[in-house]
Amino acid sequence: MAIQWYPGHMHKARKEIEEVMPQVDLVIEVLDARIPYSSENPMVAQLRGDKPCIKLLNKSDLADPKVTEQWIEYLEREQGVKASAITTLQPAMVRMIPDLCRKLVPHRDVIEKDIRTMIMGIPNVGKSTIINTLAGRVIAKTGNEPAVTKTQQRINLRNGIVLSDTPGILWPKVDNEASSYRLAVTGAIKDTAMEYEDVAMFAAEYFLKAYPEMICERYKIDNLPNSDFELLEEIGRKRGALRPGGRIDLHKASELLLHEFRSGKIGQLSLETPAMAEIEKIEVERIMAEKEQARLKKLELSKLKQSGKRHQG
Ligand SMILES: Nc1nc2c(ncn2[C@@H]2O[C@H](COP(=O)(O)OP(=O)(O)OP(=O)(O)O)[C@@H](O)[C@H]2O)c(=O)[nH]1
Repeated sequence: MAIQWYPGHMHKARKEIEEVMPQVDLVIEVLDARIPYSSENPMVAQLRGDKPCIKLLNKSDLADPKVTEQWIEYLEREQGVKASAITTLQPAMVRMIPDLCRKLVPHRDVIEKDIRTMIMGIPNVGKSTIINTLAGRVIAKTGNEPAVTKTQQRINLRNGIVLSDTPGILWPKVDNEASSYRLAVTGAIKDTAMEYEDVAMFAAEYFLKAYPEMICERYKIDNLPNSDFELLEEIGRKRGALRPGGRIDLHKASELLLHEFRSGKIGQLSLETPAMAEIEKIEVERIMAEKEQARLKKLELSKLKQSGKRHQG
């Protein structure tokens, strides 16, 4: 069952993290390597202060390796964190995480105290799978549906690392429409939250632009379609997703594209680059500033009205 994030949930999650943060030496934020910007929660940067942080770009088996490299370089440069690409399909990669932690918090190692870490991330990025792999046993439930990690227990990994028992689930990005779409394309936002065909169109448009050859190869298309709609039609035709009367079943074609992307059948594709994120961040800031201006104006107007009434009275 997916969590619906309401302001109340966000406030509660924030408070819980604020409470445990003083007992944490190191923060691990798990991101989806295909969408490192859209799957990150800006609150992590606010709450961790100057505590060391590792950003794990998980599911790197599904992401474009070249773009993942760009992201690692960008995150380390811009955010002063340690960034690392992993995939839980290779447990040996996950078992390197304690070594990374020890490098970032050497003083705890010297005084032979456990390094206290908190693993955080939005739903479905792979937190539970990472925790279970580190612990060597099933502690957290995993699943394809977002939000199955309800609570984490305090977990002693017996290799000098202790995981905090705070629920590490954070809400997905809410301030950027493109991010919402990308989250839906990866499956981090439940399918029913948005129009399925719209989500597939968004993916189709990006794939046509960023990965035309891979798309044409997968769906055996000779001439590159001109639009997202045409691509979905072509996929429907090639895969026999037809309605009675021979019309293309767009819903089925959408399902095909999204499922095959999520399972890596099309190949290793990323949905955003650092350059795209930079542009979108500026746009988000502009919109936020506009909203703040409008709010202040409204406040001023209502104050003027109030004082007018008082004068009349
Ligand atoms: N391809 C691939 N799939 C992964 C990887 N890591 C996790 N998954 C899959 O992603 C899905 C979600 O993983 P979870 O570990 O349940 O994610 P979570 O972050 O704990 O999710 P919530 O409980 O919703 O917060 C599962 O189907 C996992 O098998 C990975 O590195 N590569």
